[in-house]
Amino acid sequence: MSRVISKAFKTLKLEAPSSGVLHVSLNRPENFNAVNPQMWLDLKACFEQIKMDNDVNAVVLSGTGKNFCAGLDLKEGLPITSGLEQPTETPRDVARKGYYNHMMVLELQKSISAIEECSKPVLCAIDNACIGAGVDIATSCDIRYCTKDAFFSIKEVDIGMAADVGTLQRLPKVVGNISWARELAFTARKALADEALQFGLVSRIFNDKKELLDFTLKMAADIAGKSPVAVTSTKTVLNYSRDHSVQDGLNHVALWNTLMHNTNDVNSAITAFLKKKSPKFSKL
Ligand SMILES: CC/C=C\C=C\CC(=O)SCCNC(=O)CCNC(=O)[C@H](O)C(C)(C)COP(=O)(O)OP(=O)(O)OC[C@H]1O[C@@H](n2cnc3c(N)ncnc32)[C@H](O)[C@@H]1OP(=O)(O)O
Repeated sequence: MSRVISKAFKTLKLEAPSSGVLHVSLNRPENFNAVNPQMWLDLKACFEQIKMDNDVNAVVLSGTGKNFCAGLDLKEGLPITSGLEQPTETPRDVARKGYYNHMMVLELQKSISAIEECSKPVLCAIDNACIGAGVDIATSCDIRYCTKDAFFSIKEVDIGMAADVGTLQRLPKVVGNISWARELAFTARKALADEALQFGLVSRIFNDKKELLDFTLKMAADIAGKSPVAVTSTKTVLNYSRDHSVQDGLNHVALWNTLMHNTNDVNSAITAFLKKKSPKFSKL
């Protein structure tokens, strides 16, 4: 299926539906794809591997079963990531306990940020519940589509905490409407699909999951057929520009393209255009 992604993940299902496309599904349907400790680890490893896999040019991320993601697994409790277990010797003071809690949250943030930092576009297909950590995951993706029965809830305040692995940082930038983003974050109320579309959290709504996945996979295939140099460069430049001034962004793309303009893909694309043919690009 792919050059780099060789191992199976316990909580993720991987499929290669068409050339250059990898379909990653959160795969704990019996638990509504709640994020348990294993899924935190799997998400990070999977998206770090995709970044290095030149068989993959675009990724679709969805959930198996009836919901996209019910958030943190409330039965398995707060995640303990490998190597970050609290030492058990006693007595341990507040600073020592706090140190490990701090490190744990930073580790969990990496699992979500791996999606954003994966250099291939990630298209998120959301159906039904997208709650808590599900919103963290969705907002770290490049494109979001959903079914008409989808709903979004930044549920963390209802379990007594501030969301801390990405939603509060990314959602306001995704939607632009800071007042709406803060309203959702303070109230944990459900935003239904129409409202998510209205405020720009998703860019399209579909009648059912089949329509959603058919369209998302087609869009991913379209992206995967383009120059991988152009597509990964575009994601890199968009991500950088989101977090910097216009001038810094312009300087960054000028420097980036000093190297990337040397690609054969520009010649291939222009030659194909002039010959009225479809361009063919080699792998990244
Ligand atoms: C450092 C920390 C990093 C990240 C932190 C993230 C925080 C969060 O993610 S906060 C959000 C946590 N999630 C929730 O609050 C969602 C809770 N679930 C629901 O609201 C609902 O269950 C539902 C997903 C909307 C589905 O509703 P419904 O179809 O009516 O099913 P239920 O009868 O409510 O549930 C069936 C069954 O599933 C269990 N379950 C649901 N969600 C979770 C979950 N997140 N974790 C574990 N288990 C879950 C629920 O308890 C039921 O189990 P039974 O054993 O059958 O009672």
